[in-house]
Amino acid sequence: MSLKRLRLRDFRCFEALDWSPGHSWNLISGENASGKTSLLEAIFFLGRGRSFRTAQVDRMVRSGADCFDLVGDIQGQRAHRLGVRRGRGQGRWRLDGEDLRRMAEIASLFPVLAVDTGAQVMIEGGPENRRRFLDWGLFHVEPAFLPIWRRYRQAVAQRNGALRTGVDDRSLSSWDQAVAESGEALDRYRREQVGNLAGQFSVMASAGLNVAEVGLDYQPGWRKGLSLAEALMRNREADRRMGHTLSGPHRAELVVSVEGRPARERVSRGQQKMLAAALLLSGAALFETVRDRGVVVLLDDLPSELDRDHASRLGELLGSLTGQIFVTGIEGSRLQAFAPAESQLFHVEQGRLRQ
Ligand SMILES: Nc1ncnc2c1ncn2[C@@H]1O[C@H](COP(=O)(O)OP(=O)(O)OP(=O)(O)O)[C@@H](O)[C@H]1O
Repeated sequence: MSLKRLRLRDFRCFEALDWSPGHSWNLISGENASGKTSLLEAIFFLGRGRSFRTAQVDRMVRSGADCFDLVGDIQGQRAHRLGVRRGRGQGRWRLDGEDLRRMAEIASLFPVLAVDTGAQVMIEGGPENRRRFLDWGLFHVEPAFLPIWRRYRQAVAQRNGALRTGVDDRSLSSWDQAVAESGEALDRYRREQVGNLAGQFSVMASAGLNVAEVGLDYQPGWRKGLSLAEALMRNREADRRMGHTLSGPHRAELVVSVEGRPARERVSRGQQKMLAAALLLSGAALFETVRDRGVVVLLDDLPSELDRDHASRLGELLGSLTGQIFVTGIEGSRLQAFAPAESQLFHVEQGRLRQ
């Protein structure tokens, strides 16, 4: 899987750009505010339909313009042209010349992972970051996962609505059943995913941090020893008081530990970044094993925040993957020291790119 050509119009500081990156490592150097992160953001947006740094689409539209256009030529088992126009009142996705309705179709064509400057939220941030990561992996490796995830989300929303209108216990039971059935199925997928990730994560994280014991543990989001149906039944009164469902996979947690203690209590900021990168890259490695193709990995300004030793360890972890890689940094020489010799080097200056 690789991005062969990327065209941008009115995206952030780029008025127009036509870029053909290399199929393996791409190093993008440039001073502060030159547009490095914006390039990665554009690639991420094509794969995920959202940015990794803002929820507001308007912020990505170049000042003074009404909308932005992104067009990506991607090469997987087949070649595809993916296009999006977003902005004031505009929202249109195209795949090979046809209009597209569902983002899920695109996401499965162009899998992309970002290790951005805020990546340590994967370790120090709330559990929703880690749940989202688990679900991203499942979405790509397990075709039955997305319908179950949607069914569960809908069942919880409906049960929450019922709780707020004060329905009686009998009526609530039918919502309990819908939540429990889809929730237990979701839980089984997530446990299996954590089991599959754990080995690779432990190898990558131990190598990245040079520590012996790194663990990954899944807590399902309801009390141990109970089925989800039992937990929902027992918590009804609390749920009614709060007006929403307090048990279920939407409350699950993925605990990352180092030498037996939760990572966020145990490691430094730089180490948190390494752990976050190892977690994300273990997801990419699992994807490669199951789908037999690579993930596009975006690494924003990370080497500059790590010392030489940690940066070279991270380079080795990335080198174990087969997908296309984009790394940004201020100094080209530092990037080149971190990456293989055959990498392609690009330089950005005020919204312009040169090789
Ligand atoms: N909607 C927009 N319209 C025009 N310019 C924008 C828009 N959004 C951001 N910019 C500008 O684009 C420039 C590039 O920002 P970007 O974050 O990509 O830089 P960067 O090279 O990653 O910088 P750093 O090294 O400091 O992280 C900045 O000057 C920013 O102010």
